[in-house]
Amino acid sequence: MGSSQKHQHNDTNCVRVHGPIIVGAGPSGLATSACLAQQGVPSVILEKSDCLASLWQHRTYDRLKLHLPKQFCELPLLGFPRNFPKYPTKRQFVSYLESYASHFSIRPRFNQAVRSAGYDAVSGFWRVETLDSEYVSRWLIVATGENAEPVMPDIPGINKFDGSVVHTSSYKSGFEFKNQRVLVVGCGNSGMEVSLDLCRYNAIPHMVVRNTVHVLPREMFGFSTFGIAMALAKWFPLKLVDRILLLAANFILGNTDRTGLRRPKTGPIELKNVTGKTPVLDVGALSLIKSGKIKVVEGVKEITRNGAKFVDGQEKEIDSIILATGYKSNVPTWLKGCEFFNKDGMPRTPFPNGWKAEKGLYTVGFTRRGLQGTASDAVKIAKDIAQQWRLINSNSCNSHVIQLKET
Ligand SMILES: Cc1cc2nc3c(=O)[nH]c(=O)nc-3n(C[C@H](O)[C@H](O)[C@H](O)COP(=O)(O)OP(=O)(O)OC[C@H]3O[C@@H](n4cnc5c(N)ncnc54)[C@H](O)[C@@H]3O)c2cc1C
Ligand SMILES: NC(=O)C1=CN([C@@H]2O[C@H](COP(=O)(O)OP(=O)(O)OC[C@H]3O[C@@H](n4cnc5c(N)ncnc54)[C@H](OP(=O)(O)O)[C@@H]3O)[C@@H](O)[C@H]2O)C=CC1
Ligand SMILES: O=C(O)C(=O)Cc1c[nH]c2ccccc12
Repeated sequence: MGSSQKHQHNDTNCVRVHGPIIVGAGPSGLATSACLAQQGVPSVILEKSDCLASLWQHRTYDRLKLHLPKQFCELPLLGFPRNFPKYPTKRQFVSYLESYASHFSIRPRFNQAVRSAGYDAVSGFWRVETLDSEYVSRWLIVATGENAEPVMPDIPGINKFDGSVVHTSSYKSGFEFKNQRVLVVGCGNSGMEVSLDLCRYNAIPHMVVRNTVHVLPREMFGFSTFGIAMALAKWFPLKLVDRILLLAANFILGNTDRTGLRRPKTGPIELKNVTGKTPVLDVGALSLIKSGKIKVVEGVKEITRNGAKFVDGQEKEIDSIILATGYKSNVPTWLKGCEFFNKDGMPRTPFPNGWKAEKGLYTVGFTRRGLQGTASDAVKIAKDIAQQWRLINSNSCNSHVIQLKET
């Protein structure tokens, strides 16, 4: 979709895009393109991978399900099919995204990794470069996500380790780890769910918990914990919401401190909003921790050829390491000369105002509020650009013939 004009410059295609350029064909890029289309604005999506939602298709494990109920994970304008379960599987989620794209006739340009993008003050346009093309537009929408690259921590000695070391983004199932002692570094949702999956293949996970962590049941008294939190937050201050959640969580799960999972001082929802740290929504790992099948270990001091030394002085032999150490944005690697993003590639302006930068630059999906944040950004961006689009197209009939600077 999207209208564009092509020129050839040496080996580089020069493409003038009428409408915004969107970088990334994940849920955020698709949602924004759909909302723009609904307002009559064409767009071009550049995607580095060979498919849409590559995070979900290529970089998540087989058993993954959404852990928020489906009504909190829908994109704008088109909901999930009625027959989907409350917590759709990743395959169902991907099939939803595929039908979403086809419903709005969204055809991303695949294998177009954006290597650099910058604002050209002379022409007033954004120039976006991929390996073989340069795309030019008045608007640039960053939709590359908070999970663009794996965080690979520099653990002393890890290069000496004889066994395999993988990040959760390349973990598919415990099948390859049958009967192994596995060190799982990290205890966020990925660390917990991978440890759970490993147990199902008779592996012995040792999960590193170096810090505090909030574990909440996915559901309380038949209602999703996230839904309860959202409902309470409409009426009460966050601190009170957190106190209610923790009271119920302690009642349902017991005191998690005893299992080595100490809770942070700040409550789960406040912590998520302030730091972005997601509470663990338990889907079964906690009971395996209690029964000793998942072993909780202290921070790692050093990795040896065949094991790990921990900060409490213990030492353990291990066969493989899985890094469940989270993800980071990649915006600083390709977006040049832009103060709007901090060094971690996140907007400096906090939610709910981080969607709009300056000079036609927008961001979608950097709210640390999952797919709900994506939906909220996408709607606002489309409205904002559509207003400008109508103005430009009603004011001047020659808006499409702006001279591009020769490169
Ligand atoms: C395991 C896991 C489970 C999750 N589960 C949930 C959940 O249940 N509910 C929820 O609300 N959220 C969940 N999230 C949060 C997740 O961030 C969102 O679900 C969603 O994927 C965000 O969409 P996005 O489009 O912003 O980013 P992504 O899905 O990461 O999409 C970004 C796209 O940009 C592309 N890209 C990156 N860099 C470039 C570049 N330089 N040039 C071109 N293209 C590029 C990528 O290939 C990718 O296709 C989960 C995250 C993870 C990791
Ligand atoms: N079913 C679902 O819907 C799932 C959703 N997700 C989502 O995906 C996103 C990413 O989750 P996840 O991959 O778990 O990442 P997170 O960033 O949430 O967690 C990373 C974990 O790694 C730890 N860590 C980082 N570096 C080190 C280190 N050097 N040594 C020891 N521990 C370290 C962190 O500890 P510390 O706190 O001390 O820094 C933290 O426990 C989240 O939003 C999550 O909710 C993930 C899996 C499943
Ligand atoms: O960001 C994520 O990974 C999510 O799963 C979605 C999410 C957004 N806000 C939350 C608060 C508590 C638990 C999960 C989420």
